[in-house]
Amino acid sequence: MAAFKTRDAEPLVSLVGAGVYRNGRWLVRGVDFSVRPGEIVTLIGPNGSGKSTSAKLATGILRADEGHVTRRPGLRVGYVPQRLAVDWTMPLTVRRLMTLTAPLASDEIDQALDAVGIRHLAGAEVQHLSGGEFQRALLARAMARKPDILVLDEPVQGVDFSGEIALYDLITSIRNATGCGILLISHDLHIVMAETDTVICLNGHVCCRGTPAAVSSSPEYMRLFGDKASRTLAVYSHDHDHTHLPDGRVLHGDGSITDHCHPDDGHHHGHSASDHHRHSHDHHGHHDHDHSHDQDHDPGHARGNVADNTKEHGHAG
Ligand SMILES: Nc1ncnc2c1ncn2[C@@H]1O[C@H](COP(=O)(O)OP(=O)(O)OP(=O)(O)O)[C@@H](O)[C@H]1O
Repeated sequence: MAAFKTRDAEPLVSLVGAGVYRNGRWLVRGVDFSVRPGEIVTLIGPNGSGKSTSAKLATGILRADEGHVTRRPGLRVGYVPQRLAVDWTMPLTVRRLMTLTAPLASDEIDQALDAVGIRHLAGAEVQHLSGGEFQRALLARAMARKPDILVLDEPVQGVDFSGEIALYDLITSIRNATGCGILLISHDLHIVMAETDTVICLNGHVCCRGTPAAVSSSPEYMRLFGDKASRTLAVYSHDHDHTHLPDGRVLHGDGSITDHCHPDDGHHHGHSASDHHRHSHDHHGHHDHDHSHDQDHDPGHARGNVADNTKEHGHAG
């Protein structure tokens, strides 16, 4: 994995005391954070706590009514929104989706789809994609513009658990290969990807911040989410050096893609094409909160690697 000296780098984007005021109320206020090249910053917080609003401040979609937002001059932003305003009754191929908002050369489209492992789906109808394939298509669309910062609003929505891991792996590989900064909105209050450098916990303001470990033990986090829910912030932590893409090829930790695993890859046992190897999931403590999500998670997804940490989720199908 590439090493990133994110701390010394100039921020790509910084929010300082930023607030958004609409219809007589502050949607968020006093939001401070920055994202540096190669840094992964994850926003968590309850529904309506201002995660999307803060991300939109960072991208410039929304302007701050107080405070400041600074972006590096010429900053290229890749944004994967939570929702896409698409007329789903109209046929739309993946290739066409890639050029909906801006033109792209055919080889740029192919390259981007290749990088996320869905080149074979270029001619497929978007409506027919699985949740994970759709998120990959959106990721490809954002990456095709070679952004300095990638802003992902709930990138694992509609994706089952193994798909979540695969997507987080892909996001990490993109960061490793390109060195771009990543601002991620987590769909889950209590699980963040292990590679996260900084967690920002929002509740209309910044409730607490720090490494995943620091946030999970902060009194503010516990106060916000209550005793039961806040025993700890679980972390997707898995040590592996390659991921199997949906089309069967293998994405390596250095960003390269091959048709097969390398002989010295981190596994030497039989596996299905969707396996992810040498994952030593390291979810700390219990994770028995009972909040509901509106994502379509597989209720059985917690079995296996992280069984103890994701049980009792109240995913509302
Ligand atoms: N354009 C707008 N005008 C008025 N209110 C808005 C606007 N956009 C968002 N809000 C409100 O601001 C608050 C924060 O919304 P935001 O989408 O940022 O929250 P979130 O943390 O991303 O929520 P979720 O987890 O549900 O996606 C919510 O109460 C929402 O209803």
